[in-house]
Amino acid sequence: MAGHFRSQPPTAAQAYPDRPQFSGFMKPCRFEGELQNLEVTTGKIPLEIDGTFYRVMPDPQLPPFIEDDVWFNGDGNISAFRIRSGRCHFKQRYVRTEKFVRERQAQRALIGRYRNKYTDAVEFKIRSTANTNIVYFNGRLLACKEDSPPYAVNAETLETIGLEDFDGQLPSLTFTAHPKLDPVTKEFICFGYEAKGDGTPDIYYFSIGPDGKFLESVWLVAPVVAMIHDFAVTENWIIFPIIPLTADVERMKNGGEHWQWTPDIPFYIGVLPRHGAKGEDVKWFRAPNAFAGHTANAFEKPDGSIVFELPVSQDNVFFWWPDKDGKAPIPQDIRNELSRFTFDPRSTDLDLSPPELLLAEDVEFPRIDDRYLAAPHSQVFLLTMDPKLGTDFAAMAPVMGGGSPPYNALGNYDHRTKTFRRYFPGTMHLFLEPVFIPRSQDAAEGDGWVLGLVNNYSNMLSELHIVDTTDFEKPCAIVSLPVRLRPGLHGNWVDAQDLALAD
Ligand SMILES: C=Cc1ccc(O)c(OC)c1
Ligand SMILES: [Fe+2]
Repeated sequence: MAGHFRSQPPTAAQAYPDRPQFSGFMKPCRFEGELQNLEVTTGKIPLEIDGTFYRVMPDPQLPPFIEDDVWFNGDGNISAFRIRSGRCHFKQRYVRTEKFVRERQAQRALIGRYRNKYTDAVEFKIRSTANTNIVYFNGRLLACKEDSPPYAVNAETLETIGLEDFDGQLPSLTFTAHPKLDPVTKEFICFGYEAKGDGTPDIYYFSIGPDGKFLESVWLVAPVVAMIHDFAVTENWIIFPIIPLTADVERMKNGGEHWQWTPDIPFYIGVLPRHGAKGEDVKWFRAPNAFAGHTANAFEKPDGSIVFELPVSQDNVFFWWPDKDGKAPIPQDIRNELSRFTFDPRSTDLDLSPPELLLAEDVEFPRIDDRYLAAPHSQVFLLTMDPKLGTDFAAMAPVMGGGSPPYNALGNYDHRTKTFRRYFPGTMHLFLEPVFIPRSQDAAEGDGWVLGLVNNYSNMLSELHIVDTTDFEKPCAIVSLPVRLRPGLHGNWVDAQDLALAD
């Protein structure tokens, strides 16, 4: 029952709280519209690039009534950068979620705390903010938030089509923000966790064929009710890493947080056969407690063992959800390192050693050449933070805001040569999640361009930086926007040949 702690919003605020997550570059953007022919201020956009970069940011359209509302609770606002013939055109539009539509009508926030329906001012059917990832599948964009099914969005106009239930085939209440498209089988591989509602340990794993029909469909049970933000896929296995942030419905009913950092449980890694599995087939391996959110990739070695690659932190990366004693790390102290678990999925010994460290850098948002998903990859593109690169943090501090982790360069690690390259965009610039664009369909792995949004803290505007992977240390083109885009989470490149757009 919603409403135990139903908050009565007072006269709605018309300004955002004076908090880091609503200040400086983190001040909500809230702009919707269209800009043709963005300025190309450095270099030239390669003529071969033809497609659209989609990204989404949490961007609260109205001030929350939860005073210290977390950054992750803002309304999903989608940006689309259409690149063609050396030019870049821009569109931005909010997803019309139930929350967005009802709050716009009421002209005030109605939703309460992040993933806590007991704090809402009204009862919602769907609480999604659609703010975490924007993924293209079968001619539509899916705007994802892991607490709900996705919203379908028109890839050309960014108009919201509606809640996506895959023609009534989706039995789960939730859907991950990190579904994967198998480049070989073209299967869309998905899951939902807390899939029977808040506080339930149920996971639903499924895959969808290119014809839209569900193929795999498995219900399984997690050993703890905790966050499963991303996952990984190999040819024969599905891998579920459980972040040790646990949920407790009683705490939620008392008006508290959905999540609490739990340092005394293992970092569970679930392994389920990818094809024809039953729920009981899942094995929960246990690694030492750690925070591992985003995966780079996974694949099988010839001997059948699984290689699972991802950034791993010893600390709670989501510092705004402390442990039971209220303890949380200082944001600047949090460090993620690119790591690899290698283990035998058929083993009966479920205890895993700490992972192998690959790169002594502080990294996040790993991306591979998506043509190598589930296969042995050698190229990883990611964001890095190294204060020694010369970022002018003193000058940026007054306008930084808080919440979104700062990364000051784009990196490329080559597993084959064990070499690391870096592109540093400038002393007043921070990088957001990159995407990789292959030079052509049959280009070698990692040959092409890496594109990402860069926020410029000297003019408080956003830019798109494009780097050619054959000349990684400098920009191939910089596209400058006349607006400031708030830091967001995820985006994807959709090539024109896959995109059914009217031109
Ligand atoms: C980066 C992770 C992440 C995890 C859960 C979320 O709800 C989210 O919202 C923007 C982001
Ligand atoms: Fe994510």
